[in-house]
Amino acid sequence: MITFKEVSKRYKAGRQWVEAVKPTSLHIEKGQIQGIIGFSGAGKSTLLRMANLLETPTTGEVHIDGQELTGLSAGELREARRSIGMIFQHYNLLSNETCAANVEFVLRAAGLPSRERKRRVEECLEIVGLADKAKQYPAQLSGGQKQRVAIARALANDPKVLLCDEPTSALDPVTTLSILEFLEKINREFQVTIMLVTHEIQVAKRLCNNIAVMENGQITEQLDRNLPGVKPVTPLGQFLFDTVDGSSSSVWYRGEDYRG
Ligand SMILES: Nc1ncnc2c1ncn2[C@@H]1O[C@H](COP(=O)(O)OP(=O)(O)OP(=O)(O)O)[C@@H](O)[C@H]1O
Repeated sequence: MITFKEVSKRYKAGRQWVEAVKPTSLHIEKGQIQGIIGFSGAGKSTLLRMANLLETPTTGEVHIDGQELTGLSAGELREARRSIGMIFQHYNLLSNETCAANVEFVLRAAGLPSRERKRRVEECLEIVGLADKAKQYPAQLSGGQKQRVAIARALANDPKVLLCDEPTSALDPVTTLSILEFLEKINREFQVTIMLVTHEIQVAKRLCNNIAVMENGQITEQLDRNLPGVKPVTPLGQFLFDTVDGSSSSVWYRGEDYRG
């Protein structure tokens, strides 16, 4: 569903070049929840933002559902982006618009007629349990509620893919759990493929089927919940398995002890 083929990103910072992402390949199957974890500056957000070309790769190709985004014209890319929702750490809602108007905004941009827009806004706010907040403004909501509005907005165009950039990093643990439950529900009920960047190991572990560890602009390790007996090699990969419940290998490696 999402394929990065040897993508890289270089930025000019003053006189120097920063290699935010070195040539990197990653394939995410339809219906997966793919986590990207790593320390600050590892290149996680840059890789994620290349999935919908918010960042244009310096080299390489990005394919979504068989379509090469990197080869599209501006108009074709706009169209393709409708099937790619995105949510951010700080929600990115329009503060002077109501929750309903925030969701309607993307439907208007997609050219949906008024009556259908209203129906879809109601549907999406219903999915995230905020139908009663339609007329409220973001400032009147809690952080978790704001993120749920952002999820409703990301779902409005019925996306195949949802990109999540640190979606719970500004939230307390209980609210985090509720947002993760919504993301799980969206993945399960609407078969939306999710790519999620986080530095919160518990979040990756709770939600993801696959986790890629990034360091220094490269994927150094890929861990798969369904592949038993694979021993994590990077310190971060090992940490992922050693934290949270103390005996967590079985959570990922069903019945197999990766320590051997
Ligand atoms: N627009 C930019 N111009 C210059 N350098 C950039 C730009 N965006 C990112 N970088 C650099 O690229 C590297 C990777 O950044 P990126 O934000 O992708 O990392 P990250 O793993 O998501 O980090 P964090 O968890 O702190 O958000 C960093 O060294 C960063 O400073």
